Amino acid sequence: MATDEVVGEAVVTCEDLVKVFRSATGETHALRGIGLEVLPGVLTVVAGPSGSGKSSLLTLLGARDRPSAGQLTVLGSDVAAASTRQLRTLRRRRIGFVPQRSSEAVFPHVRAIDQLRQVGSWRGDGGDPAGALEAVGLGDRAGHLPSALSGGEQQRLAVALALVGSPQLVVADEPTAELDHANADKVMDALLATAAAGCAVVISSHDDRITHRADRLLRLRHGVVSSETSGQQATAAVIDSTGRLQLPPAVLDLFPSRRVVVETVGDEVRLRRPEETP
Ligand SMILES: Nc1ncnc2c1ncn2[C@@H]1O[C@H](COP(=O)(O)OP(=O)(O)OP(=O)(O)O)[C@@H](O)[C@H]1O
Repeated sequence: MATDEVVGEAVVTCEDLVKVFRSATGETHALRGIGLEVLPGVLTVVAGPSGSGKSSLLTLLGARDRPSAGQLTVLGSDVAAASTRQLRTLRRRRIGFVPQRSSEAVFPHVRAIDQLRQVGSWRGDGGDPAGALEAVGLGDRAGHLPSALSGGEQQRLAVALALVGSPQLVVADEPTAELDHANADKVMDALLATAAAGCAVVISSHDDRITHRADRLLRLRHGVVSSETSGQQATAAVIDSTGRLQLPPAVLDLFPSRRVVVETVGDEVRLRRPEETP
């Protein structure tokens, strides 16, 4: 899609979204205050180093987990307040989700085409199961059980299951991780076509070949969105609701004392190292 086009109301909104995992060994603050909107007709890629919070964020956006704090609204439902049954219905009818371990998304004892028919029927009109398989290059695997598919083929089946039956939101955690270039391109084509048809699509990826095809690219670092790039616009650093800004690593290196003087000069804001006191 062209990002300059007018897009509709946000499908997901989050404000000050926090996710803390607690275990016997302590707490991990996976997400530390995320604010964003996910728009229909747009393919958003979430990138960032390992452990930056991508899977934690996508799991929340797909209404598969509840936030520890903050506001999360997915397709009109407040995820913190909704009942388990409401969230299950929301996911089944309106959200396509590809988990990081994509084999978890496929039904092990059901032929590929039959699982697509089943999931399509949950979403309403049944969609086009054969077309969904074709779109990910599995047209000749319709009668196969998942056990007869390779890891990459199972990943493509998981993508087809997420796309079939016109969901309003598709969330896919590294959906090309197990694919070669040609098949990764095919899966990206299918995801972009789904976004162009009006769906909100959010995927995570480490892969530059994927990130450069995004309509919108969000970079996560240490559990916050550090920068955002949309269409032809220059990459913008993101200031969160408390006024925090993450400097890019190369700029951060200019401030070894981790102290900075912020000056406003006309329209410009300048950062400089504090003067050494003798
Ligand atoms: N269920 C969990 N219990 C405890 N800690 C968790 C859990 N899930 C994630 N974490 C921690 O939260 C942080 C963010 O993890 P997350 O999986 O969201 O990162 P990621 O960016 O998706 O990483 P990767 O690219 O390696 O998949 C990490 O420090 C991780 O160890």
